[in-house]
Amino acid sequence: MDSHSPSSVIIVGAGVSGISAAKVLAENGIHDLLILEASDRIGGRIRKETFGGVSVELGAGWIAGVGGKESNPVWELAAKSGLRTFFSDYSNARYNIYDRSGKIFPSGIATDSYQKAVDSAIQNLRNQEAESGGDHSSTSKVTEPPSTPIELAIDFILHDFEMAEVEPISTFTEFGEREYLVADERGYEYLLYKMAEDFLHTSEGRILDNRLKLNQVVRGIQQSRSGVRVVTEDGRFYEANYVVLSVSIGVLQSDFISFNPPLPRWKSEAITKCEVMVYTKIFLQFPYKFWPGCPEKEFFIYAHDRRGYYTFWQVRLKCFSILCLFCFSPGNHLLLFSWSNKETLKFKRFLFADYLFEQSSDLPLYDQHMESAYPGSNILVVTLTNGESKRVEAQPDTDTLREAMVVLRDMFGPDIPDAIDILVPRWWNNRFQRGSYSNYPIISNPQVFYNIKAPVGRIFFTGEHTSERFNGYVHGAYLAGIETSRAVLEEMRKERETEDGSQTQLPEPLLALTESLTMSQSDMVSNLHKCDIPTQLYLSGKRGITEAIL
Ligand SMILES: Cc1cc2nc3c(=O)[nH]c(=O)nc-3n(C[C@H](O)[C@H](O)[C@H](O)COP(=O)(O)OP(=O)(O)OC[C@H]3O[C@@H](n4cnc5c(N)ncnc54)[C@H](O)[C@@H]3O)c2cc1C
Repeated sequence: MDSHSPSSVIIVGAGVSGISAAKVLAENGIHDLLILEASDRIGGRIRKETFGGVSVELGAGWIAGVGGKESNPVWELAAKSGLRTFFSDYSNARYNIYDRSGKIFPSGIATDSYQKAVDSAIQNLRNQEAESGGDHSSTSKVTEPPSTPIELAIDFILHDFEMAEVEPISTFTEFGEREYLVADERGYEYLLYKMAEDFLHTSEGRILDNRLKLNQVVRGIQQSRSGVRVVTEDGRFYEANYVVLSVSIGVLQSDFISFNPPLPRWKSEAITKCEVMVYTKIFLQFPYKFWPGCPEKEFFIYAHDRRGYYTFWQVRLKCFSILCLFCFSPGNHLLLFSWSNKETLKFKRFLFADYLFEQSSDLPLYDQHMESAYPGSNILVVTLTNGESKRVEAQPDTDTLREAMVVLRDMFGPDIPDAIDILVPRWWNNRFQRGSYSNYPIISNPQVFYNIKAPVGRIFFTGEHTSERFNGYVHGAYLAGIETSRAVLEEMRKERETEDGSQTQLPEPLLALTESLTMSQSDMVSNLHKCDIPTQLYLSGKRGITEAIL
């Protein structure tokens, strides 16, 4: 085993939460930190690739929540970094729904199917609410599942592109209603490099600081009363006083990292309860454009008898200006439920029916400023989710290409050209991701969230899934990193105080004790808001890890 001198804090993961956590620590005088990143790059779920001659964002694409009273910190970073962004203007969005023979559904049928899906979603929510309140009788009604291809397509868009969020939706109430697409050749990830520049040595856009260690796959975290030892796949180990663990909820669920002592039951059970969404944008490049394109149509829907089967298609001709209408659930809010009055559920913000099922082609679909965003790249994007994402990830790209071409020929006829290239991101099969983002059930016990976020001894948890108000978003991850670092700094301060008054040495808090940890609901909520992490969860000890558990 190779070893390194101990650090104050090790941050596992160099996504946005890991980098923001490290930055706050450095700004507060913690310079002996170490960032261990499994992959060969920083950014995590913010990731660009060059495809068809342009930069495409495989992960996060939008800055959501802009233009409100409070400023979105990620928007501020983007402005400071000069990141190229475009306003996503949904005001004139239109698109068609095709059946398998290429016919466009009349708007009346589509609207009826939409209404049915909305009614059923509302009823399901009412049922869930009634059940969670212990009422199994009065409001509970069985809803009819979608059955026809068009119903399945709309149901897919309703539920898989959007997870219903409970109002108030913090991102939009706190930061504003607008969303901006990042369309910068340097990628969204450029923001992370700009952040890193503030505390790591960089040169010509590259991080040259040995406190960032790439290709360091963490497989074990061992802690004792006095420190933490982090063991990597290549047999190295690193020691520190604290660990900030920023890996995704999917990685935590996969048991890829072992803990010694094992995580207490309250923690591991909570981790299993958070759902993980898989969301896959597949990019296809063609020799020329054959689809109805800008400005008439920027996206189209395919209704198949298999739910979610290559349903949602987007044109990436000049930009993604409107595709985000359905693209990403936390950031796009076509179907957000208003929940403020428990008697009345209504869809908020976007009236689906106003946008959908439009057969006319005389309205501009995108901001004219976007014309110059990219030269015509003849790229189509089809979005798959969950089961379909996993299926496609497991097969060779040539099979996916073949399936996609059959679907496109169903819609546009046999004479369209073959795609010349395909890019299939694999968020699920990537052992450092295991999914795209966390999805807390609309009605869930807040204790689950609290337990996912709470530290265990010297191990602090961060990442988008630990952001109470903004989970699933880039700004959620960014703010979580800051909040977690502050909690670590506070713990360090307490530890210093304890060392100074060593007579009042704290007894070692028992990890086992945390097994039975429960808090009252009111304590829990106030702790969530204040980020006041309960002190009994901490181990106090001296710097160094002489007592590390091996
Ligand atoms: C397809 C897709 C679309 C999205 N669209 C949007 C959007 O439009 N707008 C928006 O705001 N958000 C969007 N998101 C969500 C956003 O990308 C995430 O919320 C955010 O980037 C998560 O950051 P993080 O730091 O919490 O986690 P991550 O970015 O996952 O960072 C964790 C890091 O830990 C590393 N790691 C994992 N395991 C180990 C290990 N064992 N050892 C060492 N390192 C490890 C990983 O490699 C990774 O770099 C999208 C996500 C996806 C996947």
